[in-house]
Amino acid sequence: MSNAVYLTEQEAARIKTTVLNSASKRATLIGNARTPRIAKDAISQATGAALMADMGAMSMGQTQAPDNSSIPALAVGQPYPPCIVPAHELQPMGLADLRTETHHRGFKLVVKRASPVVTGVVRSWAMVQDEAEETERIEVVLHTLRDGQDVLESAKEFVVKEPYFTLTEEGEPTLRIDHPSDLVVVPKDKPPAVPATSEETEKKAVAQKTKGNNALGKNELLAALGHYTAGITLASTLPTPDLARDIHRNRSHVNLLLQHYDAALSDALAALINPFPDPDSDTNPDTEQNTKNTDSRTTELDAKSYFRAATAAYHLTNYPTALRYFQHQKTLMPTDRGAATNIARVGALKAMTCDIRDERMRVAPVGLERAVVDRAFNNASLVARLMTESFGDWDGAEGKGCFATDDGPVVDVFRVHDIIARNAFGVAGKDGSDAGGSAGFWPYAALINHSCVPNTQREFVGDLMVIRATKPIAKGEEIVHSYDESGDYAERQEALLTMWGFECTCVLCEAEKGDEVAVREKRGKLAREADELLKGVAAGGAGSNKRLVMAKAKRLVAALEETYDEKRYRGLPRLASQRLQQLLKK
Ligand SMILES: C[S@@+](CC[C@H](N)C(=O)[O-])C[C@H]1O[C@@H](n2cnc3c(N)ncnc32)[C@H](O)[C@@H]1O
Repeated sequence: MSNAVYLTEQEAARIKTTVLNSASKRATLIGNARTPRIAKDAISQATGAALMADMGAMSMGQTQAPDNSSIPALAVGQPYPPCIVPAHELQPMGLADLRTETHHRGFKLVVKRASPVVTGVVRSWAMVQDEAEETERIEVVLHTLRDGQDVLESAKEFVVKEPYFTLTEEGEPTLRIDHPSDLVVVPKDKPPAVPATSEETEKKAVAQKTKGNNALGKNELLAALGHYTAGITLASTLPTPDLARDIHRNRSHVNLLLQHYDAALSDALAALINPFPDPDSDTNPDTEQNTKNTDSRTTELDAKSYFRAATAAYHLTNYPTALRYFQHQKTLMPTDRGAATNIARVGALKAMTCDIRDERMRVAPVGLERAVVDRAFNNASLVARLMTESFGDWDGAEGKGCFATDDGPVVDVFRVHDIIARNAFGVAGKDGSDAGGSAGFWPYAALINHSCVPNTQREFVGDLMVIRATKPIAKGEEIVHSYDESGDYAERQEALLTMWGFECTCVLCEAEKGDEVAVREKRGKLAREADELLKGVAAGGAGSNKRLVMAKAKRLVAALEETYDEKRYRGLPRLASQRLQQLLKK
């Protein structure tokens, strides 16, 4: 993972002090009564702050952190589990009953937004009121967007499940939402009433389909989704299934665009006119029996549905099913190559985090955390796999095996944070360069441990990580790759400990541990010189005089070679000179 954000020691110390002081202050306030707010003042404070935030965003021309100089800071490491009780089983409470620094387990608040929303890079907040017109601040941390819209802005009314009432880092009382499933949005629209006659129903369903198509044309995805859903509700009551299938096919496309892959898959399958047998069954789908009796229009429509089903399955990392659906599409339309699947682009947003557990500062790929939480929250089938198959330090508390309630999927964001912290990789180029600071999470590759003497290396093709063997691997031998390729022993150990939480004890590290301090220092100095040279070559600057560069590389390799004890390093790689050796081979 790239870690290329630099803070001065004073800045880091200031963030750490604020985070730790704020945590200990909160601990002293547990159970204290809430101080009521004056509604008018609270609302005008939020209105002013929203105006300032909008003006700030406008003057920067964006709403995200523009560069590393304004990297946001986040406190992490005080995990608590999401609510796993459906809203209808929770007891109602009022804002007046809130206690400070308390999770109100077993209770819910029903609130209406009473102010504009103040949107920031990693949090947004607003004032809300309950039925008794009590006013309080509500803050959504990090996972502020739902379907691309700020969740607090997307509606007027919300249910806060098991409210957590705490203080902001600045010491202001607030309701705090970390887990998206703890904030239920009360929908504005009611399902359409089904008219008495089929003719009328069909007319209304067609009208919804047309409205959906128009909204889609204007890229208003949520509006399109709403119209198609209303259309399907109506069309599914008709005696013939054709119209409902058409709208399912269209809604599948919208769901793909919204990254609602579970829904896109079930829509695509519901749209099939001649469904093949289940892809996981033993029946051969590509038999004559399955392809006969289809006119060309039907074949074309089903090919489209299979393409959509395959794309959704691909994004759900269900690769064998995706392959079968792509094959069905090809059987139906042999000449249609379809469109390439979209390459997932993950936000490169990073935040400086201070982890209260070990008091360490780290740069966290919070854009990736957001994307993973979003994908799981929108695709229930992914949650259990994500939570049970990936390793993270916080593995949840009571109820950690609950991944959905009647209100929808439950995603524990603290578990996701820790999973990403231990399993994310930067998308690096072949020369080790950081490709725009983006990071990704590959669930299968995440099962592979580190070794400084690896038998594979990572490569990237679009959004695919390819693990390529670099030497013969015997059956039963562990597949390993290198998380950090730094040639400097101390630097590598520091990176492995900070980013992945372990001390490497592989054969190479054991050999390097045996080096005298002076030798390590000398090698470290030479390795830094090598890094500078390679950076210059990558940037094209130093490359202008190839003969000089090569001569310097040769000299450095020879000097580095002298720092390795031949006997102890027999058969082991010389990491500090490895990349220079590659340069010399070119
Ligand atoms: C990407 S995961 C690797 C798979 C993980 N071991 C699992 O069981 O899912 C990274 C984590 O595995 C552990 N790990 C990986 N390589 C290791 C090594 N060489 N020595 C000790 N722990 C290692 C560390 O806890 C690290 O944070």
